Amino acid sequence: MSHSFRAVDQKTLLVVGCDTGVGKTVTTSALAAYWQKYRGHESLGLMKLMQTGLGDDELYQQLFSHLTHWDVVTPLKFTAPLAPPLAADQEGKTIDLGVVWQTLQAMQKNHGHVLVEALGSLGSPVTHELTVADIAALWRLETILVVPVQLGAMGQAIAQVALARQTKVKLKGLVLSCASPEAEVKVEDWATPAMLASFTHLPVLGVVPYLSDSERESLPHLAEVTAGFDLEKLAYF
Ligand SMILES: Nc1ncnc2c1ncn2[C@@H]1O[C@H](COP(=O)(O)OP(=O)(O)OP(=O)(O)O)[C@@H](O)[C@H]1O
Ligand SMILES: C[C@H](N)[C@@H](CCCCCC(=O)O)NC(=O)O
Ligand SMILES: [Mg+2]
Repeated sequence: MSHSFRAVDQKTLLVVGCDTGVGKTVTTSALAAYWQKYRGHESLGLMKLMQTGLGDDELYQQLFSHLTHWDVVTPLKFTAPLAPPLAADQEGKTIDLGVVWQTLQAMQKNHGHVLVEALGSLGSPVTHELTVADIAALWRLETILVVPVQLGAMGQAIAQVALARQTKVKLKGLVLSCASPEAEVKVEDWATPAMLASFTHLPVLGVVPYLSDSERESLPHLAEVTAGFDLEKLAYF
């Protein structure tokens, strides 16, 4: 009798960005909303790696905490909206990565899929020794990079990808994010998909259009954003 052991098919996707404030939370919310709409029967672990200041965890709780079979967790939170080691220093604390790792492991154990939002950019310090890129590589997380549609975005993206390659981050693709109505019509000028793909050797998985405040808090709207994504390129989906 053949024993076919199904490999433990843990799928964790890390969402990073070219900078803070570029659309990581909007993109992560859209991916989570897509999951809820099209694969709602499957539970999801949704995690903000750690948070400084306010905003992300609060939005995730508002949007998803009613889904009782999901876990929506931010393991570490600090008050000052700064790089985590600085925010922790201000509170006389250190960054306990073990807590973050244990939360991620529990999520991977309890859910077939886990979605993690990082913070800042790939170069942002998570502790006094490690950056977001270091963590992504150490924990071997499949990662996507959110690129803001603005002049200069290509330089930022190419630099972030260079850091990812150097750190051996498993970068799977780029997501373009339009934080202003103007950005939507400037994608070809400011974040030229063909140029980004050729310089980074990564696929552009999709474009997050400009969303009004209410649309950014509407699960149906957010799910539709991801429906247009080229998700086949992500083993995750
Ligand atoms: N697609 C979008 N449509 C409209 N506004 C957007 C969009 N993406 C980003 N924004 C605006 O930019 C702000 C920052 O976006 P978001 O919170 O997703 O960035 P972030 O990369 O997660 O930031 P952080 O580093 O703080 O986690 C949003 O609060 C919103 O005002
Ligand atoms: C305050 C910001 N929103 C963000 C922290 C950004 C730190 C950036 C540090 C740097 O790269 O210089 N925190 C967070 O996403 O939880
Ligand atoms: Mg965010």
